[in-house]
Amino acid sequence: MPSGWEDTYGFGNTNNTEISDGKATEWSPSGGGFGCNDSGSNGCKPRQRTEWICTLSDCGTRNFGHRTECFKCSEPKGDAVDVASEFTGGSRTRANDWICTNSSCSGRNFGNRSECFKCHEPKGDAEDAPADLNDGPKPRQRTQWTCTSSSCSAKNFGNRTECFKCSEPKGDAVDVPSDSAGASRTRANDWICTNSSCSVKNFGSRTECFKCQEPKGDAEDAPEESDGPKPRQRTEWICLSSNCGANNFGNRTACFKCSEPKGDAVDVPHVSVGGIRPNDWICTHSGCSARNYGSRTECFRCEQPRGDAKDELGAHVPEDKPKESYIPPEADEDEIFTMHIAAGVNFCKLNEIPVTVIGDNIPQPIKSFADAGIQQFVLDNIGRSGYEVPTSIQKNAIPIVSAGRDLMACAQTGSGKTAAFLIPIINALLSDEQELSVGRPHVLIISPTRELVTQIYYEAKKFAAGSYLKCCQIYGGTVSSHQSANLGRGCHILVATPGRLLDFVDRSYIDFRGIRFAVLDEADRMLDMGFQESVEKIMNHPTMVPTGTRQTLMFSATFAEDVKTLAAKYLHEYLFLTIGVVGGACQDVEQIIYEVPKFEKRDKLNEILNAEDPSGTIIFVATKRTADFLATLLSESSHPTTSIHGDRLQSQREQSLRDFKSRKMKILIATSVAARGLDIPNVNHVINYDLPKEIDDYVHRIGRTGRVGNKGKATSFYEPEQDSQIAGDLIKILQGAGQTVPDFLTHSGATSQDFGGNDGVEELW
Ligand SMILES: Nc1ncnc2c1ncn2[C@@H]1O[C@H](COP(=O)(O)OP(=O)(O)OP(=O)(O)O)[C@@H](O)[C@H]1O
Repeated sequence: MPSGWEDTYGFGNTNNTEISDGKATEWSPSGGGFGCNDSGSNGCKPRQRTEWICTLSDCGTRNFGHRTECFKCSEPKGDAVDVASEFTGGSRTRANDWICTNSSCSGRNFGNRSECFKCHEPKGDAEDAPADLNDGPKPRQRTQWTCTSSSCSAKNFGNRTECFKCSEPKGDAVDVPSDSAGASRTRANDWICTNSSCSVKNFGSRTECFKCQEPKGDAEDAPEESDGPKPRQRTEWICLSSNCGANNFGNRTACFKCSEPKGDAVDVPHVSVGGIRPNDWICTHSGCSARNYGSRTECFRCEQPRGDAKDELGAHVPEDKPKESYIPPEADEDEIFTMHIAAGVNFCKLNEIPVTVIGDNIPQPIKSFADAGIQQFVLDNIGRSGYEVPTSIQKNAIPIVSAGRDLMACAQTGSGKTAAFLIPIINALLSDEQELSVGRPHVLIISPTRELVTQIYYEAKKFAAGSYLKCCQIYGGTVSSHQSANLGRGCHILVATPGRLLDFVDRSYIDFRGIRFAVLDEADRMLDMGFQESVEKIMNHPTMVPTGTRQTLMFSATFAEDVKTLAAKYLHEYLFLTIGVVGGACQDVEQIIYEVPKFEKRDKLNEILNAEDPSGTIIFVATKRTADFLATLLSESSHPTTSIHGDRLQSQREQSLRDFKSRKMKILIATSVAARGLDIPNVNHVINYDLPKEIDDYVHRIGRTGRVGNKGKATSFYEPEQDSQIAGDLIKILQGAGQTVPDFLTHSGATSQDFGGNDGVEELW
């Protein structure tokens, strides 16, 4: 027998089944036993028990008098009044009921509850509901305050110190009588977060935004009684590009969105939400691009260091920009042997390209690596690298270098020039062991970019693997003490960028007394403006072994005539080796040129990227700013994109290359810093969003695809106003590689006779 039931008559009742609705048959002490609630002809007695009505307005269920809580909704009986069982019911209010003051709840609660049974809002100062109130929430008779966070605005009890919903402190939000409709209110010192993607209202005492953690900075107070952020009292101008029309901050000189110059756009006073503070900077970490307040040293969102991110308004970061202490990770030996591009279908065709060698006593080319008198374990390393037969440049350059000759060599991009000088050098060092003194490398290889230094360094380690030869790399953007410590452990082969190298020479960490081989990779670039002075200093350094005693080797895919003349002074009785045409583009690269006006480039790019899987696409642009802009834009679309340019931290540059190589990022946006030498597998497509100014740059850029016999594709946007000076050279390059010359180029007024960027090509074609 259930508890609460009494078997007065000793029937041992088992039929007094659960009363599901408070009306079923039950035992009645006064009614003389069990009965039913049918008072009709069958003789059942009317209900004579006490009962109470659940006072929860949504429930109202009738309960036995002895129940302490409602059998249906579990609301405590509280002081619901017992009534005779013939009471026909009706919703009743208990004397101490209170109505939840959370306006989106308003549940009726029993008086002894301290928080709402429904939404857990504290009772606070909710007043008792009137005893005769049946349904509906009791009018609020308390004080309350409205959360001043504009994205919240919840009503709060007067005694709360912070918003029950968003935890924003009450601050000086004003208590108002509870019958207020509760509009959003502004506290006297509220400020609006100036991060334009946030813009929430913050209490005046906060030093950073409660929502996005952006520092208050110089955010202004929000106007009182205003719901939204304070109107901006700045001037601004509208981008005149019809495709854009973005609002720009008054002191911008170019549109933040499409880079269109401000031109004669007129400054107008403007009221808008959000906005750009004068010292804001945009995070350059790919995939983030959050706007940050100027005083931050790292991005509030992704926590990447600010690095050398420029001020959003175009002002440059002061000179004391943060530097990073970056030590590049070192790849292990197994990994090094995976770092190459597998030969493609047209590999054999590379051998059909005509070879020219100018000079005296030309050594015979080799037919195979085994022909070259190379030591077995170097041969093993060559095999382990996946090389079966030498490429044309290797067939010709290896015997020249092995014969002790100086060499200027020109062969198309991706034809294996690196191995063409490294293999004979390593073989020579191993064949004629000389004592190694610390800080006196035997081989110096200089290259224009940091990433290329690393690439050559690993190639050298690869062919020297298993030998006693030590390879080192030094380049900027990294911790120099780490590099000098490596040098201190001995160095046969040193690969370096000129700047860091000279720094080490100045500090007497290095001298050139031991140099047997000096190599300029991308030699025409090294002898061009920017590097020329440094190369001069290195080659003419008092400790440098003189021309004729050392061996000097220069390699590139392009050699302008004036560079050839300049180079000659560092060479001794050299041979000039050419595979194919000096400065010619790789024939395995399909070249497509579209005429695209400046403001249609973005649409054209989207069209191309959406037409097929863009995995393995490098997009070259003219400026670092465009690189950041495009990387941000594409990252926001469905294409994971990263970028590499000179304003990024070295760690970021290398990470972006790793991400691109591993396919974590499908697209790499790059300035010309990545135009030369980089050997990245599976680059399917190179897009020149902006054409370079020099045709040689074009040749190197498109040479990132279609390497070592693989097919590649290069698409370029030709912008008539900008690119007319390259048109003639472009026609020549297209013709030389058997590509279609588009009509607009032919009609641009340029002819292949205008080919001015590379006299050497003119001469040999
Ligand atoms: N004999 C060979 N057989 C197969 N693959 C080779 C051979 N020689 C070089 N390679 C591979 O070809 C790719 C291109 O070589 P490398 O980077 O030396 O070209 P490059 O001529 O220096 O190009 P760039 O002008 O762009 O600097 C590399 O992945 C390299 O490992």
